[in-house]
Amino acid sequence: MHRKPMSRIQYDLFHSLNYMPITDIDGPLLPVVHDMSCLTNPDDHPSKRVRFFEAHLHRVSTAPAIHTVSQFSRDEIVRLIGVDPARVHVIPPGVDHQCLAAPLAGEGGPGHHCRASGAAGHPDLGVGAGNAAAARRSYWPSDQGMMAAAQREDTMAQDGLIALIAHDQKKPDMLAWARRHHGVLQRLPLVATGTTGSLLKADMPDLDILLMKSGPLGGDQQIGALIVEGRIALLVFLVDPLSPHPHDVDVKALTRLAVVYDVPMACNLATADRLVVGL
Ligand SMILES: O=C(CO)COP(=O)(O)O
Repeated sequence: MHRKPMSRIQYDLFHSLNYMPITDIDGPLLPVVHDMSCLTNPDDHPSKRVRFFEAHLHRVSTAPAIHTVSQFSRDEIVRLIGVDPARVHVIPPGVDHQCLAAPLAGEGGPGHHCRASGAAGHPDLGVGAGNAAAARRSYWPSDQGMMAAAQREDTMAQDGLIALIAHDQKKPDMLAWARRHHGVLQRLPLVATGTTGSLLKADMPDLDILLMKSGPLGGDQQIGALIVEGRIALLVFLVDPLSPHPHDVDVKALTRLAVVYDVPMACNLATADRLVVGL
């Protein structure tokens, strides 16, 4: 049977199934994204799939609408890609009504998986968003990847500050980076050294930034102390390697603590762009 290549067909709307945004079609795309596990749990997938997913993410983020299958996935899509929640539509897949009727937590059996995809905050299931992490834990008791993701989220919920610091020559880069990832940053608690934070706040007043002292007056050390207390989820420190700094010892102390406490740390834009995807 002869089939016309998809790219040559004129579509009014292309409803792309199962993560597969066809890149060379004309017309609007409605991608279906079941979950974001390629980003949250890349180790659970073949690397080829992860690379494919990352390479096509921009087609998803720029689509006029996104179809997903559960409130949990919708929250992840909004959080990770930073799209307007109004563009992400939950259409649950077919679910056996017996699954919905069964008790929620702790048991396996036939309803186990189909309830799992909708359980996190789905109103029909009576599970509030606040219980989402606990619900996920009870649904995938043997899935270490999911457990780790749920634990990471719990930690983020407790505090999970994103620390932002830029040396003077790098402040324009920091502003450009924050504008680029504004959708993600506006949902997260931020902390910044004095001047970096003030500039960010002036440019994007909706950001929730805890301001420390200016770097040379001890701001780096204050952020170092937050690392020691386990309150920093990510450190973005855009370092200027070409200028001398009077407080160089503080800078070294801060980066050392990030290493000691295994805090994800980006010292340049390329790394910062990649790490923000995991937030
Ligand atoms: O000097 C800095 C980091 O070492 C940055 O501090 P400011 O954001 O206060 O300029």
